[in-house]
Amino acid sequence: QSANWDSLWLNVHLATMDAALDYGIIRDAAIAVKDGKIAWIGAAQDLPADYKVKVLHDGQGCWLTPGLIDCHTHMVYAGNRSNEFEARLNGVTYEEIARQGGGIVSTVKATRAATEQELMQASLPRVLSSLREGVTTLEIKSGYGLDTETEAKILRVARQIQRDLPVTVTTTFLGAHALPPEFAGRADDYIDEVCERMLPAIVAEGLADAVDVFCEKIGFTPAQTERVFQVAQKYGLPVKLHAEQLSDQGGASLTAQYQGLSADHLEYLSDAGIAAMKSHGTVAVLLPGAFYYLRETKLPPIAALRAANVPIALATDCNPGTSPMTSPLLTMNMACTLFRMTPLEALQGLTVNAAKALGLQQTIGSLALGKQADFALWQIERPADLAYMIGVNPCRFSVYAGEPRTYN
Ligand SMILES: O=C(O)CC[C@@H]1NC(=O)NC1=O
Ligand SMILES: [Fe+3]
Repeated sequence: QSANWDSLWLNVHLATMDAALDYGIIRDAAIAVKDGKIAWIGAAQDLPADYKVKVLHDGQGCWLTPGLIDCHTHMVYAGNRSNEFEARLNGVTYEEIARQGGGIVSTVKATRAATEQELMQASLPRVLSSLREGVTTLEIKSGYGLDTETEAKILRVARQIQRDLPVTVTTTFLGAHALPPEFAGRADDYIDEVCERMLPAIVAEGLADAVDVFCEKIGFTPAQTERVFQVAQKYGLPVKLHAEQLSDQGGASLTAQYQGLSADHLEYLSDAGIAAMKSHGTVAVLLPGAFYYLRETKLPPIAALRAANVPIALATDCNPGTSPMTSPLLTMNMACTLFRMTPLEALQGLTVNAAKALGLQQTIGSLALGKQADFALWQIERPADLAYMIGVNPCRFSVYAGEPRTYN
């Protein structure tokens, strides 16, 4: 029976990302879509002679990659902290800023005060700038509410973004992001609140797809982290972790022990942590934006991660305090310039490995038969251009579930 497709893209070069050691390049290619899924992929000359198709697209010699996946963002929040950025550069210390009510607490105050509509309005410009760079899947964390009502509000807005825009949004509950003022000095009591009231309420409303914790000296201890992981496990939610960002807390090992999807940041990751991640298939998510913005000097152990074959994903960590950036393209450039990753590794980091970090590798992350037809179309000469240029956005448009999308 002859092929009968909804749409067909011709005159494109593909970087399928469907090969471990290469971009999976198919030049002068064709890719067909049926019911939002990839129905045919290959060299145009190999197309079946008798196919039928409703819509034909001319890719005009552009490159087509899997839609980009930003697997670690705090994209939904109110307010901004440019005032602190300016104060720091005028010599005010972090401690002084914290004393004046700055830092995460100031974003929490603004987010608690915002309505859902205001939160959506504040987040849309960040989401749109991400989609304009070919992103088709976003992970969005809570963590700026630190009370049940506001944590739920953030995740409702994240769900609304998926309903309103051509993007898949996976949500992550990060109630254990920081200690709210009303629990100052009472971290264990706050973890009780997170485990006994917040997470159950979030689960009851179906607002979280995963659970995360900020495991750090200035965050929560491994013991407190494990308490949250145990409740996540009770509810059947996968875990991930802000781990080893500023010190080695053994967070990556703990995450691997709970079959965590990913451990993120990892500047201070140990060999034991790498071995644990390797044995449990936990993905390493590197966040060069935070490394750059904090002027961190300790590089994540990239050579050791490579040697252990731990998949390395990349993400923007878009947040108002330590990585106020939305650009996946700049993230790839930073991964190459700061972390000395290759352009191939950088693109794997925002496609196949980012899909793994979200547990979505069966449906997105590479161009392969049966996967969701999420593409990005680039006016470039070769895939390395995506990590090479800073400030140029070569994305012509993205395709979400088979439908071309542009953003005014
Ligand atoms: O400063 C902020 O608003 C968030 C900081 C951010 N959160 C986290 O867990 N690690 C970070 O760098
Ligand atoms: Fe983060």
